[in-house]
Amino acid sequence: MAAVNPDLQSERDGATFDTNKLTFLLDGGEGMTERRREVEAEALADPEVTGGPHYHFMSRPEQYSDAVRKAVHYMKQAKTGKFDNPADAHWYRNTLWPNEMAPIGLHTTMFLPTLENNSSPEQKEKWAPLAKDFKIIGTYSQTEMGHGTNLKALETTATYEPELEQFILHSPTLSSIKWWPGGLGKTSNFAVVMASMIIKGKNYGMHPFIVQLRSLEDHTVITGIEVGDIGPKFGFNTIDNGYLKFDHVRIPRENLLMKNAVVEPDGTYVRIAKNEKAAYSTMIFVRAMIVLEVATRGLAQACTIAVRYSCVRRQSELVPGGPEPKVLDFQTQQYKLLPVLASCYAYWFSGLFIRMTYFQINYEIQQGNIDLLPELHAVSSGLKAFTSYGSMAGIEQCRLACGGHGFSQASGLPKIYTTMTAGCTYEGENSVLYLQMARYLMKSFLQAEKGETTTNSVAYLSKKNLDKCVLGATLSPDTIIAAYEHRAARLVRKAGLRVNALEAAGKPYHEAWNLTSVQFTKAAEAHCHYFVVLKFADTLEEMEDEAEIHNVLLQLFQLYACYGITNYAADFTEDGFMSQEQLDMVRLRVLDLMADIRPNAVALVDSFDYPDHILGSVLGRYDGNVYENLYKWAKDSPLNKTEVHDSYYKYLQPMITGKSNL
Ligand SMILES: CCCCCCCC/C=C\CCCC(=O)SCCNC(=O)CCNC(=O)[C@H](O)C(C)(C)COP(=O)(O)OP(=O)(O)OC[C@H]1O[C@@H](n2cnc3c(N)ncnc32)[C@H](O)[C@@H]1OP(=O)(O)O
Ligand SMILES: Cc1cc2nc3c(=O)[nH]c(=O)nc-3n(C[C@H](O)[C@H](O)[C@H](O)COP(=O)(O)OP(=O)(O)OC[C@H]3O[C@@H](n4cnc5c(N)ncnc54)[C@H](O)[C@@H]3O)c2cc1C
Repeated sequence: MAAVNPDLQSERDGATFDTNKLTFLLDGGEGMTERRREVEAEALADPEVTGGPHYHFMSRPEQYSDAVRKAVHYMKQAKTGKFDNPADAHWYRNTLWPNEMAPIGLHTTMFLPTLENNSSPEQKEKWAPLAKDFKIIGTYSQTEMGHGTNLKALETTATYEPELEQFILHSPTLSSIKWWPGGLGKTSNFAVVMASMIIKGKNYGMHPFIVQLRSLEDHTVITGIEVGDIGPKFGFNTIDNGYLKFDHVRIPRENLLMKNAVVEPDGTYVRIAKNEKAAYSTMIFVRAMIVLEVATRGLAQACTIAVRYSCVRRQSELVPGGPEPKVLDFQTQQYKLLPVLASCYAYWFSGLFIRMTYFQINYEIQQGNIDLLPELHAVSSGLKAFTSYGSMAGIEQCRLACGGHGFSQASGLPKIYTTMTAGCTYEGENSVLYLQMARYLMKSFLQAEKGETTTNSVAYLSKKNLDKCVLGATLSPDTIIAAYEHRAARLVRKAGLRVNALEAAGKPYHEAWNLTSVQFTKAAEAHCHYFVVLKFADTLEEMEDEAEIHNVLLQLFQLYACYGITNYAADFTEDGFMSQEQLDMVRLRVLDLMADIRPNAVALVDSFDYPDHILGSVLGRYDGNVYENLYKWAKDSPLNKTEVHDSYYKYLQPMITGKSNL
């Protein structure tokens, strides 16, 4: 292994805490870190994982094909039973496809979970083992060309024919063609298809059906089905997001996944689920997972790259006539990166929280207790939107902080960005999800107005909030939380009162709602901001006797909170809650906190513990040997394979010399 760049080594030597211990906290315990490292080490030692062609030097068809090669490798490994622990499988996949979507990604994240959570016991027994053993490969096919958000408007029909006990799947219009599902175009041979179920002329709405798309013998497409890839995208180019069109395709009645609703042979429809949105359950699962697994991890990688690079990049002068400093020593560079790093930690703790909460509440739901479903839906929707947007903006900030080299694929940042930014759209477009949370906030506001107690994430709405901010220079977590509570409560209340006022002025509710929806998305964002601050504070409170780590996390918490206040200053001050003096103090504390955190910046990103292979970045290498490896990267570029490129003979030579050697 090459010697570590002394500029990076000096950062590590100067850290005030043990990075390993912080890694344990982030992973959820020392045992989890050890196991993750074992799985990653095994994967990294395998040439099928780390070998293969260079990602950035392949065409899109080559990228897809290589991703399928890796998928086969993964499936062979999985079939041995070595990934029976889902976390192991997850770590292995992250190492195999760093910041790429696997062609079988939807199989594991949505197809299998939908089979498991939406099937009757008999169906589960039939289909889940086939999917787990990769005897069938599936995707989740819901979105259509004309509708992704408005699920009630999906046009694909599943019409029941009692005589043959079959459903007939059909795509009646151009806009009804399924569009976007991952792995649909070329990889999957099965899909869970969401279609409007019609029995005796009555539309029962969206239901899940398991449908075979391709032959299990030779992968040819089943008669009546047209399926293909939708073409190159902004990112996600290793996965074949696809289109799917049905022409009166017949499937047996038993292919309706019947946990939540049953269709009897004679066509009698029996709803079983207590909540009519039961068919939306897989979306809640994925939204809850996106917070940590997509938004936070993407941002953590970008921070790792930009912070390390900012300590090996030297430029300009700090002291007149002095040596060129590390660019991270410029205050403006710290302002670009350290608040982003603080937000990454904040998202991380919210991500751990919502992941745990999802499993707890989902367990209750499976037992028939759906009381907490609205809370889970609202919080998972809001956090997905809040963190994916924050992460997208943060990754771009990291790229900008790397100057010119940030623009090169060698930095790894464009790939991280394009993969992550899709998370602002898929699984519910962010504004749409904020508005789902806003519905919950509106209901909670009305409850609070009636004097009822609101609970869980919205408990603060029925509490008496402080009229005056008590935030002082010590920045105690309680005073920070109170400030964020006040802001969220005020914005929710203001939006809620406006809906009421518009209604009182004669507007119908839907119009009053639309006229207030910008205010409400801001209120939902403020609510999420408060919630993320709260979860960060809870983590600090629950931490056990690691004083050095507590100190640095407290600084990050304070930076995250103060930076948020300065960015949304009007929200905190316009009603006289926070004074100008307090705001000025907060602004200065941001600068002080950056200076406090600066010596630990590299240790804080090292604690994310990303192997170089996953980062995929010349700038963010652990050893900091950036320049020699940038030079090597350029030399490996396919355009440099020959001294004179073919295009010279084809185009330039005839123009320059008037003759052609072709
Ligand atoms: C290990 C994991 C790693 C994770 C990484 C994964 C990476 C994967 C990469 C890509 C995958 C991408 C997959 C997809 O994108 S799949 C498609 C996803 N599509 C969507 O998300 C669609 C978004 N639209 C909706 O969800 C809905 O249409 C809607 C916007 C919520 C509105 O629905 P609808 O019109 O039916 O609703 P109504 O207005 O009639 O009613 C709203 C009431 O229903 C409640 N509601 C809504 N959704 C849910 C739900 N999921 N669960 C429970 N309740 C729900 C809502 O609260 C309203 O209730 P109220 O009481 O207020 O009336
Ligand atoms: C990379 C990627 C992978 C995907 N994978 C899958 C998959 O595997 N399976 C699958 O089924 N789908 C998949 N999708 C589809 C995805 O779920 C949808 O694109 C997403 O839910 C957004 O829906 P839409 O495209 O209809 O956006 P639209 O709803 O058309 O959004 C366009 C604009 O309209 C606004 N808008 C729409 N409705 C409202 C409203 N009610 N109120 C206010 N504003 C509104 C939105 O905020 C947005 O600004 C994928 C998409 C992408 C980009």
